[in-house]
Amino acid sequence: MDSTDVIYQGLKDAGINFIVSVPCANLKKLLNLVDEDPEIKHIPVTREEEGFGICAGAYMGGMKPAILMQNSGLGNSVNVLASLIKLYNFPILIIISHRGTLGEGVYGQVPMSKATTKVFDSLDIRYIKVDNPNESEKIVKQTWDLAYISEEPIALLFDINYWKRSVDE
Ligand SMILES: O=C(O)C(=O)CS(=O)(=O)O
Repeated sequence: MDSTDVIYQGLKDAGINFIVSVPCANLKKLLNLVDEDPEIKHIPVTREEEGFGICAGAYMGGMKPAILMQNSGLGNSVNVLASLIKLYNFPILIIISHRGTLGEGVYGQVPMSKATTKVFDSLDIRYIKVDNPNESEKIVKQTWDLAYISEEPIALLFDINYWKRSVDE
C-alpha cells in the first residue's frame, strides 16, 4: 500500500460509490483505481463546479458522493459551494490535491495555493490537511461519516509532499 492506496481504501471503507473528478498529476493513480472499480460510478468532468452539481444530484439519488480535484479548481467552485452545496446541506467528501505547496515547480499553481484555505474559511467549509499517509484511511472514512451526519461538505487537503511519503507496512 502507498499514500494513494490508503486514500482509496478509505473511500471504500466509507462506502463512497459516486465520484466525480477533474484530474491532477498527483491524482493519477487514485483516478485509475476509482475508474477500474465496478462498485464506484466515476464521472470525469471538465469543471469542478459542474462536478459539485452532479454530486448533489447523485446524493439526492441515494449515492455517497466524493469529488477528486486540484485546489486550483476551487476558484471555479465558489458559487456552487455557497449557493447549492452549503445552502441545501449536501454532504460531499472533497479530496484535494493541494498544489502550490512546498516542492511545487509550476508558478501558476502558487496563487490558488495561498487562497485555498481562505476560500474554505470564507465559505465556512471545514478542511483537514492530511500529512501522514498512515492516518489517511481512517481520516477519509471518518471525514465522510462526519460530512454525512452534519450534512455538509468537508475537504481533505493532500499537499505535494504527501504523495512522496511512504506507508508503514
Ligand atoms: O497536471 C496537472 O496536475 C496540472 O495542473 C498542470 S501543471 O500545473 O502540473 O502543469
